[in-house]
Amino acid sequence: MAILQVDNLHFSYEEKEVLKGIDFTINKNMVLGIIGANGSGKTTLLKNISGYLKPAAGDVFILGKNIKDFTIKEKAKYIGYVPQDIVYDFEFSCYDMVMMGRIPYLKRFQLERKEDRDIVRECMEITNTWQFKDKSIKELSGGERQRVYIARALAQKARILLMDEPVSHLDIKYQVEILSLVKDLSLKGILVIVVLHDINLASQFCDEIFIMKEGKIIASGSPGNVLTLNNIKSAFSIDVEVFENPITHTPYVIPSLNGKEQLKVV
Ligand SMILES: Nc1ncnc2c1ncn2[C@@H]1O[C@H](COP(=O)(O)OP(=O)(O)OP(=O)(O)O)[C@@H](O)[C@H]1O
Repeated sequence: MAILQVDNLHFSYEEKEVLKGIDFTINKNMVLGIIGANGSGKTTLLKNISGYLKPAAGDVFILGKNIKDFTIKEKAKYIGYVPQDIVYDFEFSCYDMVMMGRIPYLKRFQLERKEDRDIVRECMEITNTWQFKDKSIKELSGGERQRVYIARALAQKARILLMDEPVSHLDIKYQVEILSLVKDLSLKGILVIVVLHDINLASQFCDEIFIMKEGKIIASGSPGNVLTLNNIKSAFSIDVEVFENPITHTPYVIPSLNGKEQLKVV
């Protein structure tokens, strides 16, 4: 049975159609990267998969069950969502924020159990956020906060993890640490779908990549098959050079100057 199946998905914000017939099936755990130009529909696709937005047409199935038929608690056990950076206007401690990931596992009014505290601690340790446990989420930098959101999603122990630009605020060390963690999670039985702006990080860490353009998936497959001159030009309207990353042997993409003179700073 497919882990995730998306059939003919369409979505519009009022008049504007943003997803124009998305179809794919994922049968194995992996890190799937979604790349594409600003406004191509990446976040909207994640929000439709998570059930947060309701498609105008089409369906999303998780392990054979239509997302429409999940209760909110059930959905949270199957899908963890790491949003783009949000600054909440309330004073939750980071510990409480991560503990929220355990709510789907607690009965109404039930206090957290030792098992929940252990999971929260473990998830905060692996994201290197235990040091912030007593701090308010508002006091953290964008990158630190992002790691707390990742810890919360991990505490949910979800089958599918959706991440919307999870490393865009992180410095290079944490980018690599978080994406390595993500890779590790996929090997331990989680399907991770991650929107990335950095094509080279996507190439380095993702098993497969979707390229989106104007609400459609225009290319899908391994980084080597997808990150071609033509696909990148089509999606981003830019000429690039594609080399081989000497460590991962996946494509390494740099913008081509295309005959343009470099700006001279004097
Ligand atoms: N709440 C909204 N109401 C109306 N239009 C929206 C809303 N959210 C997004 N859009 C529009 O839908 C289109 C797709 O947006 P989306 O955020 O899915 O793109 P994206 O590929 O994730 O972009 P980015 O790379 O800039 O984050 C854009 O044109 C955007 O302006």
